[in-house]
Amino acid sequence: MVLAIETWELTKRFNRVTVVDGLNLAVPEGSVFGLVGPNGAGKTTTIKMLLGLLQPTRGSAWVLGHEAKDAVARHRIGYVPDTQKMYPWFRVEEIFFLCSGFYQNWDWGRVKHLQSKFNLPVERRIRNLSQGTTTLVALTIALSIRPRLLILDEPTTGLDPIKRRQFFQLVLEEVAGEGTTVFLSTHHLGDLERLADQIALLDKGRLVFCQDMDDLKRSFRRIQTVFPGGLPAELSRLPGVLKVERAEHVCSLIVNRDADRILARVREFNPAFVEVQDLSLDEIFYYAVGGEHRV
Ligand SMILES: Nc1ncnc2c1ncn2[C@@H]1O[C@H](COP(=O)(O)OP(=O)(O)OP(=O)(O)O)[C@@H](O)[C@H]1O
Repeated sequence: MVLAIETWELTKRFNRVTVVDGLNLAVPEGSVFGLVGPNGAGKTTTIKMLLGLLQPTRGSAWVLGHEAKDAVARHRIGYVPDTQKMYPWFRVEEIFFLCSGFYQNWDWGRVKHLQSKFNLPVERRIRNLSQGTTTLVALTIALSIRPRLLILDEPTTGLDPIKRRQFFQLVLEEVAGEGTTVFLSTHHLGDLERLADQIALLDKGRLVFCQDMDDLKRSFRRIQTVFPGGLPAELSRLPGVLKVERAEHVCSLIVNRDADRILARVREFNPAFVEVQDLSLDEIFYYAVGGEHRV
């Protein structure tokens, strides 16, 4: 398997505070990889190290076969940050012209296609654009270099739902048509659920899990039960039970592995009712980050 991104014990400290802590990631080429985590988890810091914009305190990152600190791979990486920094007095078409000089693979055909698709006002100045339109200008630039790797850091901030859908549709077309690898950090987990092949969850700089989306959704389950005499204490202590929630007479076991084994054990206690439910990515995120606090 060819990897677009590989990190070994990637670590960053700011003023003795560790914000990314021994991160090991392997992102297959041509995949859509989602990086999620609470505010301040270290996602942007990780992305900046992948781009060579920050040097790791320890460990290393390899991107498209080169160490991230080498500039070699950068002309094949499209990057859309969460906040756009463009010369505000430039017109959109001037920004495109400026960027075209920096990249060997700049594709004017692609620029034209995207500017009409997004309805970009090419003669307007950046300072007069809405936040969403500025983001679309950044995406147009990122795709017009024909990237092998597209790194998107919370890219849809400020986009309305239609533009957001268009944005991700385009990203998917990009992956399907060009084999581009997409590394996406977002708080919109519903979008990620539809798009990502793999998900990594960071919390306080540490990797909580890194899994295929399908495996992840198979391992996290809610087992709803009703026991007339209350939940047998043993069940809440089974390995794999992350959390127990109670609502009236219904007791839910949130499990993060071995759902079938736990379900079989539940049945041995003859519940009046038992049902297994899938969890959304939003719920998985919630329980994985806060799940250590059992109720
Ligand atoms: N240059 C810096 N100097 C000192 N601390 C920093 C610096 N950059 C980031 N941090 C700190 O590192 C931690 C991780 O920040 P980071 O921006 O990587 O988080 P994030 O997961 O992207 O958060 P969010 O979801 O809110 O964007 C935060 O506590 C932040 O304050």
